Amino acid sequence: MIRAHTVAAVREAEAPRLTAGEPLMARAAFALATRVAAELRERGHRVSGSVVLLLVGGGNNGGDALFAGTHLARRGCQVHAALLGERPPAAGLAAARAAGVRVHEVLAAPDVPGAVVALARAAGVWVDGLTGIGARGPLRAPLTAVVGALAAEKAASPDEPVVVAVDVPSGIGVDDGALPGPVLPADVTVTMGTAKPGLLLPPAAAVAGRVEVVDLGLDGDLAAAAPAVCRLAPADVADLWPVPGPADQKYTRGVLGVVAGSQAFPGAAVLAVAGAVGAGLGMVRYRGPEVPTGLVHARHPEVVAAPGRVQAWVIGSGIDPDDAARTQAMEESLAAALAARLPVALDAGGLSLVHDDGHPDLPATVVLTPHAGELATLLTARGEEVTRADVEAAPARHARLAAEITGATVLLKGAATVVAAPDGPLYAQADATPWLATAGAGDVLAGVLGALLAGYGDAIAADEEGRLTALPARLAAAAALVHGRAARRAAGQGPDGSGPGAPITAQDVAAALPGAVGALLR
Ligand SMILES: NC(=O)C1=CN([C@@H]2O[C@H](COP(=O)(O)OP(=O)(O)OC[C@H]3O[C@@H](n4cnc5c(N)ncnc54)[C@H](O)[C@@H]3O)[C@@H](O)[C@H]2O)[C@@H](O)CC1
Ligand SMILES: Nc1ncnc2c1ncn2[C@@H]1O[C@H](COP(=O)(O)OP(=O)(O)O)[C@@H](O)[C@H]1O
Ligand SMILES: [K+]
Repeated sequence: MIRAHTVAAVREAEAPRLTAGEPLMARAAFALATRVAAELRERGHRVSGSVVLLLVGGGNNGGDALFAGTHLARRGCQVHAALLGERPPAAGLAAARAAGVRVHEVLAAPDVPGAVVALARAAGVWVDGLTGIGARGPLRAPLTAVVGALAAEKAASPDEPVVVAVDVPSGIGVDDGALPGPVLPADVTVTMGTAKPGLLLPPAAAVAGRVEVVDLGLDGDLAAAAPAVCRLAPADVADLWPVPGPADQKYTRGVLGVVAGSQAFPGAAVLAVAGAVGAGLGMVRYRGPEVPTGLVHARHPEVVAAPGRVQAWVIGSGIDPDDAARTQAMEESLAAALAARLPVALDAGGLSLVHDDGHPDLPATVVLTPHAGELATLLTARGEEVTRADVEAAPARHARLAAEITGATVLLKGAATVVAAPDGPLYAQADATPWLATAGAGDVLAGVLGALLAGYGDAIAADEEGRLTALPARLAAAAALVHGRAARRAAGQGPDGSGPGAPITAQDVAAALPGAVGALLR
């Protein structure tokens, strides 16, 4: 699992070590130089003779860059430093000069962005040391124009140069993942001590590239500070996955009640069920009208259409809230779930059940699964005027707000999926592929989540002391990981999303689920 800590937590962890004179910057800079050298080698370049440009701001982030440049110069790189802060870090500058780094006072140039771009065009690596955790708000002039010009250069030739961000890509919202102004998208971010929330949260996570965490020896101090954002890795999901044992039978593995699909949208029923059975569980009980029931049975003859005991529910995929009969079925199932303390995935039309305060204080065992547009509608219905664009600009903040207002856990779908509970860390999963942006993919996710919730349903229902309140958020993040990985598999991409892939349907994603789960457990 990757854990990200806020700027305040990092500062608190660093403070006693800096007072004690621990050479944190030296460690950071050495690791940064090592990473730059590795990037050069991985791209088939010799380290010696390569041209590296350091973009140096006025704080310690620029200091990291300068000391790393010192190491690289000693290893034979031709290192240039563009000084872009009013007061460049003195110790780093002296060390860099002594090691033969060529220093450019570009702020004195008549055309600052032009002067930096001229240096950048000659370099194979750009090291972004403009701002780190000391940044406040969007980048200010002249950095705005410099970064804008460099970003345009990089966009024109994405393979060369390699952009390595120091700690964070300068200009992102370090704690909230916002993109308040221009940034230079990185290929790799070398982050110090621990990941930062903005490296995991959308939209900023998309400009961080691969994130490499440098061990500064802060782990012990940070272990006491709760992470602000987590990202599950496949091994974490394998640990959580309900793997049946010899003593299991279908009822102990978990039975999922599915109230999805309608005469108007019968396909959603098939897809939600396909997600659940593909993820693996004891049994699905389907509750719906004739047309979707027939379709579900045609695809999944094992599904039981009779009422009976369940351990979790999926409610709402493919249901129009104006369909009175289906809305009544949704209400009845939600009420039954709440009375029995069973977990619920509330999807699509099911979200309308919480548009008013008919259920004023949901438990965190109810997981809402909106996309950005649905979350905007939900929040607006609950008195917070927001648009889809507002949600997309700050997904984590809006997911958390919805969790606080409703009491539920909120899984917000998108290119990266964010999960927020009223308390506890956020989760940010980026395991999917843009090929997954296709109709019905969300119904499959609801089914996957339902299967996981059913596996833990009895434990959650029996949890009187509230020891498992953090579990639904973790299970939701796990569902997003498996769903995303199944999509990559279906699209013919590598587990890390490598390769161009190919078009997929929601059914393809469901069909790839057993293989994706199996690969995790291996
Ligand atoms: N504190 C430590 O001991 C360590 C810090 N390290 C590095 O130090 C960094 C933090 O250093 P600092 O606290 O000096 O802060 P930064 O270097 O992140 O930023 C401060 C500088 O950026 C300028 N600045 C702030 N907001 C700006 C904006 N919106 N537009 C333009 N300029 C802006 C400030 O005027 C100042 O010159 C970390 O990100 C990391 O890279 C590492 O060396 C590890 C150890
Ligand atoms: N650009 C993207 N990259 C990766 N995954 C995406 C992207 N866009 C959407 N997704 C994922 O695709 C799924 C779409 O679900 P949803 O919007 O509910 O569609 P539907 O309602 O048609 O089922 C979600 O899991 C979402 O996270
Ligand atoms: K930076």
